[in-house]
Amino acid sequence: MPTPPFVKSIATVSLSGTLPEKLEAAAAIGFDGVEIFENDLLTFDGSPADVRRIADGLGLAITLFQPFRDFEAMPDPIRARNLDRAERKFDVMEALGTDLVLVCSNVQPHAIDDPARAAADLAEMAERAQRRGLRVGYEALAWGRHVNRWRQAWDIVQRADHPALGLIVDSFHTLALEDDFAGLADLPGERIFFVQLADAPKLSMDVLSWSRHFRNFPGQGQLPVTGFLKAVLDSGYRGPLSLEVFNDEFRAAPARLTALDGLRSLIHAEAEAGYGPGLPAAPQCDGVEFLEFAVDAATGAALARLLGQLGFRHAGHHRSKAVDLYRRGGVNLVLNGEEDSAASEHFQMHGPSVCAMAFRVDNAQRTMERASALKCLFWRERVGEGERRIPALRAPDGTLIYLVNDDPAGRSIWEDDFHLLPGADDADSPATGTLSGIDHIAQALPFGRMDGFVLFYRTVFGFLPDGLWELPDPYGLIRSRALVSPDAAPGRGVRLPLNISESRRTATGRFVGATAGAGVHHIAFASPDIAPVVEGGLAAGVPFLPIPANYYDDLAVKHPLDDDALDGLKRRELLYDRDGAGEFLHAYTDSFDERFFFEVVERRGDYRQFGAVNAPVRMAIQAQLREDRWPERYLD
Ligand SMILES: O=C(O)c1ccc(O)c(O)c1
Ligand SMILES: [Mg+2]
Repeated sequence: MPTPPFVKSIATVSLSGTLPEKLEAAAAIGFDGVEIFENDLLTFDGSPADVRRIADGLGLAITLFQPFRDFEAMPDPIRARNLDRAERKFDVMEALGTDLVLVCSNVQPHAIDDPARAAADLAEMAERAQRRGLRVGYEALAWGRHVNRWRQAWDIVQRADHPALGLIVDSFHTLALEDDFAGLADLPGERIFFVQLADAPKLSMDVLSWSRHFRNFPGQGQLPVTGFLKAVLDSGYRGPLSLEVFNDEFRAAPARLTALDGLRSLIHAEAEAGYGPGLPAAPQCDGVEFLEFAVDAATGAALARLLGQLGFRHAGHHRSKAVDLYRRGGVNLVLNGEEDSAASEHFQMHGPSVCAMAFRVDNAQRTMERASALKCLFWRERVGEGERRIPALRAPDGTLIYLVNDDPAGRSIWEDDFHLLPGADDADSPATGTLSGIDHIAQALPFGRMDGFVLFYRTVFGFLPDGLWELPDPYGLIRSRALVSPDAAPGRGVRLPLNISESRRTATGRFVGATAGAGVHHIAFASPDIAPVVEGGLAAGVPFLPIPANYYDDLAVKHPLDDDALDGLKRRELLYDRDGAGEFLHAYTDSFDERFFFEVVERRGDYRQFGAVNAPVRMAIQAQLREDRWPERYLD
């Protein structure tokens, strides 16, 4: 049901920095309000009234003050003390200018297991709050001593039967216990005083540690937050939606980056739940139309040479810029050496590297509108007369993503903008093999940025995250997670494996260091028949990685391959994987200028993965080649 947008709020605990920095970041990104987490106030060198003034100046509401701990159902001398403690916090709330306090369920071992006592205590607190124009919300912590599910908290709220006492629900506590959330829809919405949202990856550990360190924003984890939110909103609740995320990486990340991810997540969650103003539909992504490399004259010539060895033809010059098109089969690669452009800026920052990707989408305009509603940044390149303006947005690392309307009948972007060279399209034959398209584009991300990239591709493009892989590099661990367009098939769709590493010495860590940030570190071409493609490449001098004999000995044991098949793999330096649905054959090149490298892959049957089992072999060989190469690089 379309509704006005909900008030969007974030708990200060979700952001890094001092309290003023947190408030400033939340406001700058566009949140309407913040939950003040008590610790942030206790460590702030100013009064609650100062906080109020800062928030006012930034146009932020203070939606809630929290948490008030271990209050209800305590034995006697403590009960009275707790009510005094509540009065002191009411003073703070008045100065902060917020009318709602969150009481989380008691975790103390000596709390009394009696819902009637809990209800009586909360009713007394609510009565005192009401005298001061304030309200109390009660939240079940998943690790509460006696109350850990929302139904128990709701039962207590009902027993207390006080208008200034309501329920607070938090998706994490409910979903972490795999508790029923559908029943939330049957509550009277006005009795829910506040809604907190958080997602999390599925991990097997105690729920308290899980909650305090690994929560993330809706859409970044694996919990059914959308279903939870829909149930809550179906109750008629119309108060704020607030993100409450305890996460070690968020505590260290720049607050504005985290806040932007948070707001994007909340806008998307609201729309996915079927509320708020809604979002234009996500695009259907048919594939990658082109990849663009930022180069200068020397690296451009070297890259063109390597592409030639890989069977690419020089297929066109740009009409007005120092930009060239290289093509093989269904793969278009653009080398951009134009000065004073987005590409040259990228080259200055990152060296020779992929500066843009172009996705074929069913509707570029609608996709741009969706991206805009999700707070993406855009880019407008200079265009010459008669040239086409291709809409472009910026990925979180600044890489451009062009959106090309998938219009087989229409005039192609290449005809509009390029002088195409004759005969460039028909070089491939069955004997040479061909490339059908770009199978996947792997990116290396700075540590701590995985969740932000997952959210970007998931919300803007509707890509689906695969499971998490942990890959051992000789110098540390790499974590990898792929985002895949929903209808990807061999030669079609978009696949984006994302890699991070804590170590600076792994392939991923070195890449992030060498290129000053995130970026594409390998590009895989799909081929319907990899054997002739690799043979042609080897004959032309492509530096395919030499695969150790031990690898093939092990392969013979793991998979039912006959001698011929095994020999065919060995001769062509091919790696191999199979799962229930199909097979995967692939070969990697050594890296170009110590930066990115290419891969050729053949998918047989319905194989959906990326040969992750072979990635450690690749990383070990690349590490070894680097060792072997250093004298020639430095002692010439
Ligand atoms: O981890 C906690 O203690 C804590 C405190 C307040 C909350 O709202 C919550 O969800 C967790
Ligand atoms: Mg909470």
